[in-house]
Amino acid sequence: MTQPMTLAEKILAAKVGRDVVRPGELLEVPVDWVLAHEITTPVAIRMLEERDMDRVWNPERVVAVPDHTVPAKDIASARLYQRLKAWVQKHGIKHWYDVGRGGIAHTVFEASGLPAPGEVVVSGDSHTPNAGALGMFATGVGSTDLAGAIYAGTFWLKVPETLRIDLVGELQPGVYAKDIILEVIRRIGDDGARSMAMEWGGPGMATLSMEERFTLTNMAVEAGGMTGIVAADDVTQAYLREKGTPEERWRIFEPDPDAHYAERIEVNLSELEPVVAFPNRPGNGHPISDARGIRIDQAYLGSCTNGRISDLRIAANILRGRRIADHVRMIVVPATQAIYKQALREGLIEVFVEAGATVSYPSCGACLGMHTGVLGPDDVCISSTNRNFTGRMGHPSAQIYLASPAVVAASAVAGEITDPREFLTETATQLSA
Ligand SMILES: CC(C)[C@H](C(=O)O)[C@@H](O)C(=O)O
Ligand code: SF4
Repeated sequence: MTQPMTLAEKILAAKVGRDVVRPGELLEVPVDWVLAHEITTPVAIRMLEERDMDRVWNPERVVAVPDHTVPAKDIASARLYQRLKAWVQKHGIKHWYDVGRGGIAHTVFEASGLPAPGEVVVSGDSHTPNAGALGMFATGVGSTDLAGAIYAGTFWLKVPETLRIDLVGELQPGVYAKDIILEVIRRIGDDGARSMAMEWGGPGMATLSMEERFTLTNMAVEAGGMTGIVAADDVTQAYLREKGTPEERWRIFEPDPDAHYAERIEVNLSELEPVVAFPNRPGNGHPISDARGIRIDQAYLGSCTNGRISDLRIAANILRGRRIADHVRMIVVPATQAIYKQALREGLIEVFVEAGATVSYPSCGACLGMHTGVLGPDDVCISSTNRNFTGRMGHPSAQIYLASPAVVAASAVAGEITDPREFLTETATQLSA
């Protein structure tokens, strides 16, 4: 009999060929994927070059997606892009998603058909846990560990403790996955899951789509977590089939019922209300009623947290036939080119444009204040992104409120932070679609 393990422990044990691993143990873990973008990967590449170690352990297992400032916004970003691309060409990196064919690395990766349950992915990006929703171990690493993973196909990891989050009930119309994660971070605090795996489950999980689950695991780092993870179930398997992930690669693990958790919390989805994270911490969540009437200058819809097709649909259902308030600028950034194309086919882009929004090209956009909607002094922004730290999206005096795409769209129309449930009329069923 092996000892009971959490989901993260099971995946890691299988990866290192052991029966059991325990929190706190240091392991050299083989990776299945390295996800590379143009900000941190060039740093790792330079480290390897300087040591005469410029090799890639497996060019078929690197997914390279320039995303933060593409198309280049200045000469410095053009150089970063060039360095990534030159490396991709030199080493014959197989999965290269160039500008116009990619988008945000995490979102491209999740839908690429490449990752499978039971696998391990690392990237020099803190939102790598996004892919954990597929039942894999996904974590962000620093440039040195990234260099090591590129060179050797392994990285050193301290097995994390696990925080278990049980979902019960079902989301009510106008309430979304973003509200769940903002509520969890509000409850446990901005470092409430420090260095832990956040394992999501419970009977409510079956009611959430894959896109909703990615929103949950995406923001693990906003609670200090090392990763977020969801056991692969029927919803996951249907998604993997749709994306064409070869079934022989799936390794589906479940946490043991008597696994040891550092902490366990429950969220009742049926009782959840829209949550808004006030400046300047993702954990500064408030019920939307507290935010009512806060006048906004910008409404931003995009990012690896909430720039998916379902997010665009939710926003478009609110904006259809309406105009955004005169004093507001709304910026919509589909997370990937595939999402952009789908949104075009569905007529969503037309809805945004008719409503008076600007639709921008797939990229990280204004999420980290580098381009496509940088905030000026004292600007107030309602945003579907994941971080509202001082200066995150531009000027340090700008105020960022984090919320669901529905809140972003409803607020853009009203000109102030607004409960999307006020827009729930005859389109109630569409809103929750
Ligand atoms: C630039 C990158 C390293 C950074 C991260 O690691 O998360 C960015 O994506 C962010 O969201 O702040
Ligand atoms: S969209 Fe934002 S959070 Fe996601 S990777 Fe890009 S900058 Fe980071």
